[in-house]
Amino acid sequence: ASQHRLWPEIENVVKSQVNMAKMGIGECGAGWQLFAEDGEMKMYRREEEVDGMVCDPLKAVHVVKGISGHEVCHYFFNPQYRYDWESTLEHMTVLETISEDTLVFLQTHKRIWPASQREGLFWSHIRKLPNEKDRDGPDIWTVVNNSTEYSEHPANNGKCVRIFLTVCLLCQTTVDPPKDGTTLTRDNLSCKITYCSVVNPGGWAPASVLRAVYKREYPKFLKRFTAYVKNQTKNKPIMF
Ligand SMILES: CCCCCc1ccc(-c2ccc(S(=O)(=O)CCO)cc2)cc1/C=C\c1ccccn1
Repeated sequence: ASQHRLWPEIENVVKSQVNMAKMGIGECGAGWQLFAEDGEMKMYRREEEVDGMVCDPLKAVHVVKGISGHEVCHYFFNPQYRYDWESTLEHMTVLETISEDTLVFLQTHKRIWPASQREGLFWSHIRKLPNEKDRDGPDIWTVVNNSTEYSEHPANNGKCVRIFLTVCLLCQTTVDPPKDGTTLTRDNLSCKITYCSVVNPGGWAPASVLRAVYKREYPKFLKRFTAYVKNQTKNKPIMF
């Protein structure tokens, strides 16, 4: 994959997105407002407009017990699970398999009244990163999704408005070994999930509609996805 035309962009975007995701909310600059909270999950957004369109950056942090970062990224990256957890997905195809860790997706999301239907075309890359804080600790895992152009699928030539997105899912696993030295179980496992996204809706949509969609859909999305991973992994050996 290192010779693919997208490789330089993938390298750059992954590095910058991972660095941003690692920063705490306080270090990410001013203006972040907590807009949703549910147990361990906290969701922040910053109100930003580009050419009059809402492009609010979003950052969610969540801690989920009983799953590993590799498992979270595995179920997020692999297309065969997506219809199970992505409730707003209408259609998804893999346009290109650049390598086993890099795919190009074309997906349409269900229309949300009164806006027109949206579609996204993006590369998706999964990567394991060394744990800088604790060399012997579990690795960090990440999936980065970033919009890209495809000559065979020009934007806005059909009924759907093409959105532009950058998404980073960064997962840090914590193992709390059992005191009595018995074998590790999922009870000794937890995963800190950071989900960052910037979505440009493409065509104009009322700011009030967009912010209402995000406020309703993002908490649902992260809760549904993490519950799905817990359910899929509960009776399986841990994937580190
Ligand atoms: C008027 C509505 C405009 C917004 C439509 C929209 C844009 C983007 C996206 C979206 C959300 C998550 C990703 S991902 O994390 O990369 C995973 C792969 O699917 C990619 C795209 C969705 C949706 C539509 C609804 C919506 C909005 C948030 C959360 C969930 N659904």
